[in-house]
Amino acid sequence: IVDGWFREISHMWPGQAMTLKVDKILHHEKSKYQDVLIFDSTHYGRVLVLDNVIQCTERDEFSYQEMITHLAMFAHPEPKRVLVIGGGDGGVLREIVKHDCVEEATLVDIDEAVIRLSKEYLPGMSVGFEDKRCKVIVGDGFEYLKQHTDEYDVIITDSSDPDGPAESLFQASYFELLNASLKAGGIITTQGENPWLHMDWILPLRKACQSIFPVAEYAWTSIPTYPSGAMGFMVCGKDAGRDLKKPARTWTKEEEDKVFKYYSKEVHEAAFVLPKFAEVALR
Ligand SMILES: NCCCN[C@H]1CC[C@H](N)CC1
Repeated sequence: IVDGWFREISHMWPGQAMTLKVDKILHHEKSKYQDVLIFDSTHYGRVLVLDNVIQCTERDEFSYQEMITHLAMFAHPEPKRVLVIGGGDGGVLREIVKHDCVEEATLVDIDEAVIRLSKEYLPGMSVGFEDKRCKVIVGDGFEYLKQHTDEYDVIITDSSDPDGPAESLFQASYFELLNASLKAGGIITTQGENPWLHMDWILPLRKACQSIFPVAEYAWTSIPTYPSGAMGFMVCGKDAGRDLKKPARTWTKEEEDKVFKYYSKEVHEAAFVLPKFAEVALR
């Protein structure tokens, strides 16, 4: 933090950096896995930073948390058992439990500090941990998947970037495990970086998914505080013949108005419409 500004400088987005004006630093510690910083910004609410990378801000987190969750949840006709790898801030769990059909939501995050600090400083997201259908496990998601095959309708990988503890969640072997953990008709979403910055990551990710899943699509959302203001998602299905670009079920506009600030059935379909430079590269 320099002159009261946090600067998200990283080799993962060379020559550019998002900066947020700091009102108050609330917490800073080195966990077993990463540096954890929480501060109140002047215009984006409270901010969670891991290894100098913005994970979520109170003002715009709903875009990412709703889209990474509901692109999968509405593409599935009736998701009952859901797994989150990562997601230690609780925001994705908060979204999952909005679906009455969910019977059990399990979250596996490697860093207890993120869960602990989210409960202490980010109540708007950690509220997700309070639902009685939720089970939280501190552990390595990669290892967890090996022990749980043919078990989940939806698996959401809400991870940080490949540079750090989430590195293993971007390998083809990880997608093999995801596929094995899905039940028939299962669907996954993963954090898919940004077409403006990371085509060299997204292409191999997409190729790996296409070789493992019969259906592998790429969608994206607008989110101001992520690098270059957007975030992509891989959306893959275990069964052929499922058009994941359209919801398998929909709520009324009134129902959507009550619980969403970003997602809608129209936004669901629009998220898969990519600009030419990305669409051509991902063909
Ligand atoms: N639920 C927290 C979101 C974690 N995903 C982020 C995507 C963008 C990255 N640069 C940092 C992590």
